[in-house]
Amino acid sequence: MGQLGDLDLLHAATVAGRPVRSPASARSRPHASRLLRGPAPARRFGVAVRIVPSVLPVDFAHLGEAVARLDAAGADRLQWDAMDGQFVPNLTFGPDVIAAARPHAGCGFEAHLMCERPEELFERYVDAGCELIIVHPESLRQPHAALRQIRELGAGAGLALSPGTPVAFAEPVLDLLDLVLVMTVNPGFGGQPYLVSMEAKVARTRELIDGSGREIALEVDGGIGPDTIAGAAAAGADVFVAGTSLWRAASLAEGIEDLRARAEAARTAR
Ligand SMILES: O=C(CO)[C@H](O)[C@H](O)COP(=O)(O)O
Repeated sequence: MGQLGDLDLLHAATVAGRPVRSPASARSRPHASRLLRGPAPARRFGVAVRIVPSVLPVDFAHLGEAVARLDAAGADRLQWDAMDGQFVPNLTFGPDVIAAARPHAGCGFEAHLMCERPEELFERYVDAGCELIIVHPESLRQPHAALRQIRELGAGAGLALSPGTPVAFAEPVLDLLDLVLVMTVNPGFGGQPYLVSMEAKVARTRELIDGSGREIALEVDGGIGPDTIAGAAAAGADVFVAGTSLWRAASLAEGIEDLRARAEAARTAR
């Protein structure tokens, strides 16, 4: 089932020229060894297309069953939207909830932290089973230190750009990033309409990443579905978070495969 794939790279790689983690420290976090498993997928355009269901729309009364279904349906990894009711006006998953769900899925987990003072929570989300931690620059007092902290915990580091946040926020920390997330809705709630105006920003982020010479994944999140994924893929995204739309598909597996096919086709054309 789904592998973290792209993020395998960071564990073979370095942070600014030095190893980010030893295999021993990976073993001390059993979930983190998922990053090391399996071959890297074929890459036609740098980072392979990844479909990452958001856990946000599932029935929380049956969380374990829901994440198992998403995993079995072909999710490349799952996204946990961690909201604290402060950074965004909604309240969702703490690390204990994610840890309880962890044994129910074999694919990777990413945490999208929409929280104030997220630095205090990184270790708890990594220990809960999240191999990738995504943070918003507005929430960080010292972005370099925070991103380094994530990588020293053995996780991948991602930076999320809200619709009003300029791409320039990613530039000074590119050497510490495994992923840039361009939000295609304002963070806080699922089921919002896709902001097509963000495609120009995705394209600018793609240029920035390509110019860096580093293999950094470019993720989009918010309103991604059959009608919108091609535009995001054509603009340069390679990782697609989908929540609401997947639960409208004939089946989760068909929904994931349909999104993957549409993204692949749009990338081939670009
Ligand atoms: O980050 C999020 C909200 O802050 C969600 O992941 C995102 O909105 C996905 O939801 P949907 O696919 O239902 O639009």
